[in-house]
Amino acid sequence: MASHQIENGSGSISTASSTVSSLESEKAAYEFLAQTPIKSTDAHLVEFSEAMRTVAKALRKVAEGKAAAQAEAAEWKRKYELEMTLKEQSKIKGCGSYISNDLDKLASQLTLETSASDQLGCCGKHGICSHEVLQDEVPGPIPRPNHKMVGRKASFKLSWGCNGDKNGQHKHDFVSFEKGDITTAERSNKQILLKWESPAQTVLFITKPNSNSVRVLCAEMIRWLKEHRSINIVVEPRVSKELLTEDSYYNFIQTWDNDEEIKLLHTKVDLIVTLGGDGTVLWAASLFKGPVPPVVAFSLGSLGFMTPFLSEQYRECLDNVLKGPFSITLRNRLQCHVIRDAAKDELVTEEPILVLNEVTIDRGISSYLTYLECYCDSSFVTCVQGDGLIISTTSGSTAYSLAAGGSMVHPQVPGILFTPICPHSLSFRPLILPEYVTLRVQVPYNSRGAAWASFDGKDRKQLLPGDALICSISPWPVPTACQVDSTNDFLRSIHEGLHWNLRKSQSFDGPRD
Ligand SMILES: NC(=O)c1ccc[n+]([C@@H]2O[C@H](COP(=O)([O-])OP(=O)(O)OC[C@H]3O[C@@H](n4cnc5c(N)ncnc54)[C@H](O)[C@@H]3O)[C@@H](O)[C@H]2O)c1
Ligand SMILES: Nc1ncnc2c1ncn2[C@@H]1O[C@H](COP(=O)(O)OP(=O)(O)OP(=O)(O)O)[C@@H](O)[C@H]1O
Repeated sequence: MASHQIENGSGSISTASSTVSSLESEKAAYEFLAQTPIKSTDAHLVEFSEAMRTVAKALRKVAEGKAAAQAEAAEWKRKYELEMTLKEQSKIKGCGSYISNDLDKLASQLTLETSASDQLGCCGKHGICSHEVLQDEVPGPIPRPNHKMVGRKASFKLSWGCNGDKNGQHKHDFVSFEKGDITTAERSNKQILLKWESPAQTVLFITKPNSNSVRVLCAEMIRWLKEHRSINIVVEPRVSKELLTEDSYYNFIQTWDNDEEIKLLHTKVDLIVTLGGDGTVLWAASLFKGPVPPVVAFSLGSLGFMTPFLSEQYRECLDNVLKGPFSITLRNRLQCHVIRDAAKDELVTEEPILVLNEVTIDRGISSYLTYLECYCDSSFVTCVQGDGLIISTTSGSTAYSLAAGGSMVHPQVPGILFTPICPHSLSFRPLILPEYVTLRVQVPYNSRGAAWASFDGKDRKQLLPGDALICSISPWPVPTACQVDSTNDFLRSIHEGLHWNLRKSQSFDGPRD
């Protein structure tokens, strides 16, 4: 039933009043029948009274249905409010609810220092807008939970190149309000630069499995980094085994044994190098449920939207990145919670999942249409009836969402894409919503089948009628190193990867006006 009518402000009044009026109409129909004695010979009256009874029954059904929808909507509203309260509480704590106690402890060992330029004014002496600098509170090695992993992490500074205004003070608010006139301030150059404040010491390699060329290149790059830059190397357990089987030279590499150590990786690793395609970047991001170190992605796949670096030029590229400063793209991720109807009395049910591309809710193997009710904050968006829905980041806009007819969006645009998959409707166009909203996709109780959610194309989870998925932008983006800058890299990948708007040029030898 359309529970949105109840959550939708004025809709709730109309739904409630129409339930009352259905009941009154039913009563009136029965009263009319009681007051009108009918003889068996009055054929037309018999027929009319039958029709009245049918109408009364139908009205009763409508009233019951609406009452059920009201109850269902009230229950969802309660769950949603619980979820929002929890989200607020996590915000106050300063990190997402998924950050484990270990990470909380770790966070308390780190301090967010205000940069020198912040003390001078936002832009600093050189017209560079500096932001937070993450540094160890006490110099020296941080305690090592495991001897296999290295300790200290390099600190760095992010800066936004900007022109500054007359006072040397850059306004972050785009909209200003002077003498009652609303104006938008000059946009700064939003390209973000990462500058090391202490040398990067530890590099994590994430590599595509089952590829000989990747294995060979990985071994070569590790050797080069160790011998030329004295870098500590961390690899996945699979890669560690492969390298050690190949040559005992690689004894210095480090790895992890369990998930607890993965949770602490971000405190040790200065840089992530990926060797593979976009899937390898997605895999690398999925290992980090909180902050992600900068990613340098080398292209060893076929498409490579998020892998701008050529593997043949790895020496030059790694030299530049380790020296810094270098441009990065801050890629937003979506934080997705599945809320089970069966666990409605609990606040947190399942661990949230972070996606870099998208979460897809589809019909899986069911041959029924997916029926999904969608809300944006507390407003009803629409009911999706079709193969499914893609909720995508702007980085994911060139992946599945594009195939389903969504727009391609520059990864630095702050938005969430809402793209239906094969909607059974002539007028269902994809939407782009602002990045600050929370989306809720609910499988209603009267849905004919279950739906399936998948996260960056992996980890399928069944959503039964009554279950819901809640998505919002995660506070932990994935910083990826750019080859040139965000815009140049994005345009190059849509030209080279998708042959966007490739068309033969018109000739000049035709007829002229
Ligand atoms: N019909 C479709 O286009 C379709 C269907 C299912 C999944 N996918 C995409 O595949 C992704 C998973 O990627 P995978 O490599 O693990 O699986 P995969 O090996 O099946 O590759 C999917 C393809 O999507 C490309 N891709 C992935 N992320 C991209 C991005 N952000 N921009 C442009 N292209 C991108 C990859 O390069 C690859 O060519 C999912 O997140 C989803 O976006 C697309
Ligand atoms: N380190 C990893 N561990 C496990 N699986 C991985 C890892 N890296 C990548 N994968 C998986 O391997 C698959 C292929 O990876 P990837 O997309 O990077 O290569 P590709 O298919 O050759 O590239 P392209 O899609 O551009 O042709 C993906 O499904 C990805 O999730």
